[in-house]
Amino acid sequence: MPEPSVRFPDGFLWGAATAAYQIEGAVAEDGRGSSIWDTFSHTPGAVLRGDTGDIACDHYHRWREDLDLLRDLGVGAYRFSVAWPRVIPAGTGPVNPAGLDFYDRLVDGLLERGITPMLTLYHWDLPQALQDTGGWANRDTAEHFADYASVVHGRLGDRVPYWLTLNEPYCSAVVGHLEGRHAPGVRDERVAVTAVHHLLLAHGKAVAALRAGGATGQVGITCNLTSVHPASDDPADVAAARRLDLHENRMYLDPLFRAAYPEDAAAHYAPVTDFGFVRDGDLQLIAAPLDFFGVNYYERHHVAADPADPVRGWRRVPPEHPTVTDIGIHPEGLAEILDRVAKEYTPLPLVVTETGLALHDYAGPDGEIADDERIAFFDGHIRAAHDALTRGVPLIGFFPWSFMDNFEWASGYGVRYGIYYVDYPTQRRTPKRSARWYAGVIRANGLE
Ligand SMILES: OC[C@@H]1[C@@H](O)[C@H](O)[C@@H](O)c2nc(CNc3ccccc3)cn21
Repeated sequence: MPEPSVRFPDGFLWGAATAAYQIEGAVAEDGRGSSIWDTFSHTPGAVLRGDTGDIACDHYHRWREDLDLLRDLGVGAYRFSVAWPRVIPAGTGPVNPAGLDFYDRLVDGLLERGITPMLTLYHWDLPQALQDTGGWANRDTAEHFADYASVVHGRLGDRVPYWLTLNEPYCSAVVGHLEGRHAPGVRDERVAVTAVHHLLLAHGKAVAALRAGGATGQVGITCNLTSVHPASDDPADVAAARRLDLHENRMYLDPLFRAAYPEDAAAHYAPVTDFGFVRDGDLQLIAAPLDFFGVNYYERHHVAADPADPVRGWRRVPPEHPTVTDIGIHPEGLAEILDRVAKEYTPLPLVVTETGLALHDYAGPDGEIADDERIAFFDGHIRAAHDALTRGVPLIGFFPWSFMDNFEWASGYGVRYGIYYVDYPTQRRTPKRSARWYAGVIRANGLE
């Protein structure tokens, strides 16, 4: 095999990623409790076409077959999430043994196939019973999350080397509590900023709980970060871009790695909150030392001042060539945010825990799903990741989103991110052209 022109270090972690509510189905099986996404997806008008995760990819029953597909891909690692309501159905209180048993079998199945587990404790599926007592607006939820983390670690900590506390606190807090496009469908900026803090506090408490539980594995968190650029050098556009960077990036990076909210946060959010929800010691807990940091990258924004709200608002300039999810494709943005995190925030090892492209995939007359756009997307983003690596960024892994087509939140099954195609009526999995291409990247440990 010729040496690849873009070669990654030996031991680089090539993975694939999913999340519980998006693939498992079996939402009422073996003692699983309800989550806010069960409630939200069953709310008329909340999800495209009324799609739900009730069945999804039926992974709960097909996990052995799916692990075989991961083995066929040749991935070194698999990023999955544990459904909190499957393990502790009411979010706090009694543990559901059958829920833990499922993940126990899954982890053993990965290890038997030589695949390293990377476990996300929370990928948005908060137990509904906790939402009923305020959810992330209630500080108690942070404590319940730490208790849940201890339970999962107690069962799987001896075999899972990589632990991510949260997937994208921004999405849980802002998309779920300000924009209302995600569960629990709240539209209240004060609640959203409070949720930001309680999610970060939950992360900090969970890190402490994992350490107290003797965690020998690597503990981290995943944030979705965006590259943000002013649409022009007009001071109003530059200021708007800085506000969006605060809102999407620095509200998470600063607490996590500097133990403080950004200096411009108080003024920006002053109309809705005085940050009275922050208590002594919270920020030190949130900034607990980690072992690695996960970066999800999808978007590069060009930002202009919003004439309707020039003081606090911003306007995202639409991309010239929008994808089916109306975002642009900017692999250089991945290198930019990796450089930024490494240079401005932390020397920790970094993992690209998600990046991917939504398409309306279909099989051609020959039966092949020729997702060449997705191949080009990953080629560009892997090259960008390698650029960052050659500049000294301690990148240790890359996980395409997603292993298989799945329930894409408010878009339901309307778009596809997988490198495996899922025919939902039959649940048949078919490797797309990108799966075969990615298997080659893994074998070569790089790109031609
Ligand atoms: O939307 C694609 C994936 C999604 O399937 C994953 O579960 C989630 O971790 C994920 N995060 C982003 C990036 N951030 C985002 C921003 C606004 C709405 C939804 C996602 C994309 N994705």
